[in-house]
Amino acid sequence: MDGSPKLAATDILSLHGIEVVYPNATRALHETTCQFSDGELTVLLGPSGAGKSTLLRTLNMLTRPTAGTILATGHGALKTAADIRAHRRDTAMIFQQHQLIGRMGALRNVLISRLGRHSVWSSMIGFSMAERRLALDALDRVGLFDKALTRCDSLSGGQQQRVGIARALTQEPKLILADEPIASLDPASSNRVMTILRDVCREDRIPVIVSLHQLDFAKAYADRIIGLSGGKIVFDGPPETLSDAALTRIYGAQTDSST
Ligand SMILES: Nc1ncnc2c1ncn2[C@@H]1O[C@H](COP(=O)(O)OP(=O)(O)OP(=O)(O)O)[C@@H](O)[C@H]1O
Repeated sequence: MDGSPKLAATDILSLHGIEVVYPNATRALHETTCQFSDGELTVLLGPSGAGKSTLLRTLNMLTRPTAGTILATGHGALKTAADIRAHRRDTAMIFQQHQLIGRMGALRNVLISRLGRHSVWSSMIGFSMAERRLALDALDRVGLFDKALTRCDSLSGGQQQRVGIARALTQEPKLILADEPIASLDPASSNRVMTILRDVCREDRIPVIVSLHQLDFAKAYADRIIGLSGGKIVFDGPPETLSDAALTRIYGAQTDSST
């Protein structure tokens, strides 16, 4: 038997000894080993600069690790450009600022997620009926079927984030990453977005990994919390085991629930 890391049957993604050192010599992620499984909503929690975005972006290789191995289901160790491309096609990303095209309607924005599955030739022909139906179903799922033809710049922040989720779903992903998806939303919209993400995770059996600043939302929605501090995982467990001592490891001495 060789000693190279293997993906367990229940894991979608597995990190082994991953490190990230940026070109300016900032060590943003120290040697990190962790796994992500089906149907689990994981929240990455930590103060500013802890390494949440770096870890999240490493999961789809938007940031390339400087050491270690990432194994992804169906694609093995992500060593070749083709494997990385295939893994990215299977990984949907939801951003804080939505990254929507404001002058385009919600449906068209959602359909953009299908482009990764088109050849140059087929993208000139346009989207199939099946793809349009998939996009409309996704808009329906996030409660925005009736806004399909509305320009995104006339939707509220919460509605725009839900279009972002519909776009992610239309990609038919095996993994969803969300980088501070509720950072600029009011509490009601934040709850709606987190509820949708949790439902997708459970119903579609997709791992959803979300970076958050809000401890109360993390406790309310996460199945698992990964606490980061100084580029290291200092807590990894279900929210009910997040003790005061663990919070001190994550945030240092001054912790309050709005951190
Ligand atoms: N492109 C980059 N080049 C150099 N250093 C970077 C880069 N991106 C992030 N860093 C540094 O890496 C460390 C981790 O940053 P990261 O953005 O991952 O933290 P974070 O926990 O997501 O922070 P925030 O909550 O403020 O978004 C910080 O010291 C940051 O300054």
